[in-house]
Amino acid sequence: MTTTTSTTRVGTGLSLSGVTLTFGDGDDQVAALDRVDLAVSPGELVAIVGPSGAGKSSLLAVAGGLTKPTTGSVVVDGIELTELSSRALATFRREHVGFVFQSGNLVPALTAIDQLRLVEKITGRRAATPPEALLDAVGMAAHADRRPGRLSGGERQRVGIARALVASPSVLLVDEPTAALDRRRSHEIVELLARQTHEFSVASVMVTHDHDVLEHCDRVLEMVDGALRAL
Ligand SMILES: Nc1ncnc2c1ncn2[C@@H]1O[C@H](COP(=O)(O)OP(=O)(O)OP(=O)(O)O)[C@@H](O)[C@H]1O
Repeated sequence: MTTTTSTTRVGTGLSLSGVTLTFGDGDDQVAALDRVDLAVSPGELVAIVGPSGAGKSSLLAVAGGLTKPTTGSVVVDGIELTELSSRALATFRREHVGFVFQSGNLVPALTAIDQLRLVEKITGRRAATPPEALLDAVGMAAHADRRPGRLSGGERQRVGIARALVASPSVLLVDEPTAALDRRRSHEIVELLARQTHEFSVASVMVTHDHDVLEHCDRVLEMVDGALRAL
């Protein structure tokens, strides 16, 4: 039997200062991120828009400790990510960061509820809000026993959001959550993200091309050539 402990974390949000991410060298050098400063408070949903290649995915990767910036500081819950080893970063991500990807990225063989229970098993931690309650919160309680193949795109995305919240993350990083959805479902998903962000006091950053859903976000920033500015 796996021993699990239940914890509720009070996060202090996400802060990036002077973050630069450079790929290549010499004439081929690309600054994917150019002196980015960004502070996201617990309970705040920030949207990042901008053209293709502007650096939006790079920003999420650096904010979530998946990629080390070339220069600058990334702090989550008072922890400076740039000083952590790869191993410590992996643990940090499991405990502090929730990721939501375009298609939900669910495990095909698992039912909706088991997608969430798997996270508890991996982290060895019981969710502060039980998986059943999280599925209910995203309107998926009735489909708890369905596998992804029998869910619509919007439903998969809902399960993906619930799963990202299992570990009580301080930071939620969301990449194009509405890319595969029609207009109505897109609004529902981003409204849901905003609600969960506020309810669970998560510092959330969502990258999107969908200007239609920005009304649900607390703040909108634009990324152009690796630099962030208010829209
Ligand atoms: N591993 C890499 N090696 C070299 N260049 C890279 C790498 N990853 C990203 N880049 C470059 O960094 C810049 C920013 O890329 P990024 O994927 O962050 O943009 P994006 O805004 O997310 O784009 P999209 O909206 O198309 O997903 C681009 O010029 C891209 O070509």
